[in-house]
Amino acid sequence: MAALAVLRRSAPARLLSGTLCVHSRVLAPWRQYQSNRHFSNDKILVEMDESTGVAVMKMKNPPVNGLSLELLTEFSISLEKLEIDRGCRGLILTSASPKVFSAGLDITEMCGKSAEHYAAFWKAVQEMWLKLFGSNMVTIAAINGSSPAGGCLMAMCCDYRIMADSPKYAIGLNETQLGIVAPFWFKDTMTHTVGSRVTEQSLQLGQMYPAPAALKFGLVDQLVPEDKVQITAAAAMAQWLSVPDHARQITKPMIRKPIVDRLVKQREADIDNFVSFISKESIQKSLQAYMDRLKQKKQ
Ligand SMILES: CCCCCCCCC/C=C/C(=O)SCCNC(=O)CCNC(=O)[C@H](O)C(C)(C)COP(=O)(O)OP(=O)(O)OC[C@H]1O[C@@H](n2cnc3c(N)ncnc32)[C@H](O)[C@@H]1OP(=O)(O)O
Repeated sequence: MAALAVLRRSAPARLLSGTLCVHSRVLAPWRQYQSNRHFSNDKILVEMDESTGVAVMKMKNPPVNGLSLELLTEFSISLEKLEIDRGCRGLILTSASPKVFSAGLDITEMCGKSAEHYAAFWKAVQEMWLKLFGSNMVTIAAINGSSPAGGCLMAMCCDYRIMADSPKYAIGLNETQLGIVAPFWFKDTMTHTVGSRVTEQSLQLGQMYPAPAALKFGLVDQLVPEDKVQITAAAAMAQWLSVPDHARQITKPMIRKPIVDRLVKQREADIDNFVSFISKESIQKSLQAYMDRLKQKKQ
């Protein structure tokens, strides 16, 4: 993977750009007004602070940040932009919607659609994972609400997880509860985060963990009051960024590259497997029944 293979943020390059930045601030005060850059698509909002080299990326797909094909595509494009931006060293991933980080994959993308649609959707899910799990940047998840399934996957892809301290908010890979199965790379990501035993049990039961329980076994790293999630993420980021980039960037893929390579080697087969699984009538019925239950919950 390009992001893992190339160490683009070498220390000398960073030092150089830092120096230029300082000089330009002294020589040209107008540049201060440019120290925060924004770019946004329909579903993704990015705020880049050039003085710290940290980008905050907010998912904004109300009401629950379902990971639709559109959101996933915008996510991967935005992440790629940041990845090649030499001024960007860290990414904080969070939600623009209160109470939900992400409800995971948008189930409507997996119901009643064509095989071509399922293949395009799954490719976009893979792409999101490859880019985020394999990112060269420091990645921190600021989990400001519930985070089931694909939402949990995104959080686990990050280097560090800070979650709002409330038993109302839960996180986990609950796929089996929907009658579907977390693919091997979801499983690999969870094993990487919390180890085999917890993963085995969690995946079979499709277990969702309230924030305090998730902290106990390391599914998240830190709990803070809801209104402190962002500021704590910024403080944690400063600590991670105090390590020289080149050393951290050589260390990260030592652990992650073999996991990334497993999917890269069998990407097409994984898409075929998803399409044939999700197209089964019994699976479609399970998903439909789950959506009906979600809607009934309100009545
Ligand atoms: C072999 C291997 C091969 C491969 C096999 C296949 C592998 C697939 C891997 C799948 C990974 C996944 O991520 S599957 C996705 C799993 N996700 C989930 O189970 C999350 C379900 N959602 C929730 O639990 C809750 O909505 C939660 C997120 C906590 C927020 O609760 P709230 O009370 O705030 O909101 P709700 O009232 O429930 O929801 C608001 C509206 O959003 C809808 N909604 C909620 N979640 C949704 C979702 N994920 N997709 C679409 N729509 C969703 C609801 O139906 C409501 O619609 P209206 O009534 O119309 O307003």
